[in-house]
Amino acid sequence: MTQPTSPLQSPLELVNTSKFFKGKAAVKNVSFSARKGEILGFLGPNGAGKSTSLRMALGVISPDEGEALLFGEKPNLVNLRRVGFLPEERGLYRKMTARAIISYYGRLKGMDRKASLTRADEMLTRFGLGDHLKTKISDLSKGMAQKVQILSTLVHQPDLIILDEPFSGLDPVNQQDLETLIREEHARGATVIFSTHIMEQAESLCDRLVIIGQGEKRFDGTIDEAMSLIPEHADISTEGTFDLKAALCTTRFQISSDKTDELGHHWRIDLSHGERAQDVLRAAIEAGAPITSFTPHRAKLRDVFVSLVDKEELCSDVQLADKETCT
Ligand SMILES: Nc1ncnc2c1ncn2[C@@H]1O[C@H](COP(=O)(O)OP(=O)(O)OP(=O)(O)O)[C@@H](O)[C@H]1O
Repeated sequence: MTQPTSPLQSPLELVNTSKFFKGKAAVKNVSFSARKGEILGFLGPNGAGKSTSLRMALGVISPDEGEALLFGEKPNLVNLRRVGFLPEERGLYRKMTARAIISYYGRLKGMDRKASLTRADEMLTRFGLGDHLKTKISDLSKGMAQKVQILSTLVHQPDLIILDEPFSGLDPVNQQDLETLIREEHARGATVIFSTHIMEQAESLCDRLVIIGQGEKRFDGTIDEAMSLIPEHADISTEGTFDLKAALCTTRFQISSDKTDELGHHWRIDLSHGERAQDVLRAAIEAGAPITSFTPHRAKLRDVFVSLVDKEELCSDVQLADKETCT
């Protein structure tokens, strides 16, 4: 079902979109686009406007301002066939069997019955539900039913996959299965966008992130760019009476704190944006420091997320060129 598109055409684009409910903005002037073939994480705290943004992107609701484009056009019956969407609200026909429901979704997206059933059986078997091809949804566990719903989203091998909170409700084994599934879809050439509160999944899966808070975009960039918003620090321990502070005084690195115990002298160096802990290590070695241990501390995505969404007055569109003004 993969259809040719211009390499430059974004599968999904929100342009200055806003949505108001009862006069209150759920999404405020948000713009972002997914690049063809990437895995894009869409992060934000509860109520930030993620589902509203995704619903606008798919034409489920209309933006009050701005526009949403799918493969360069407003959502329509043709381009929506190229999309697989897992909504946040789960729901399947409880009396249908797992294979029948996946096949049904496939046929809604233009597959013929035989092909959709074959694909349903393959997918269910591949993802651990081979013993439940003919089990009714009502007789599956909640997590199993969620897996069936995720597979229903993917049955027609869509060009664009949008998963709203796909990991919630899955146990760690099934989360791992879903990660594998997302990677396989990505390898097939699909563009994947998923929202999540689970930072580890975003960190391990995504090429890029869009983070929103209080309906506004707070960040749009790669994982590395996100990590660089919070500076690293390094801990170095030295033996004897070596004075690392004095040794580094001619370099750009400053000792932030130090202490001595029976194991030696321990130094902490806070780094500026863009400086890497490895560079401090190199400088310390060049200064002849008798190093007994070196520990680089890189920010976790969780720290970056909290720092971005916690700030009341954070600039609404963190451009990486001027990120220092936003941290
Ligand atoms: N149909 C609606 N009617 C009224 N308010 C709504 C509606 N849909 C969303 N909202 C409000 O819009 C805001 C954003 O909601 P949205 O569901 O987009 O957030 P979210 O980021 O997906 O949150 P969560 O992570 O909790 O699912 C919330 O304040 C919510 O109450």
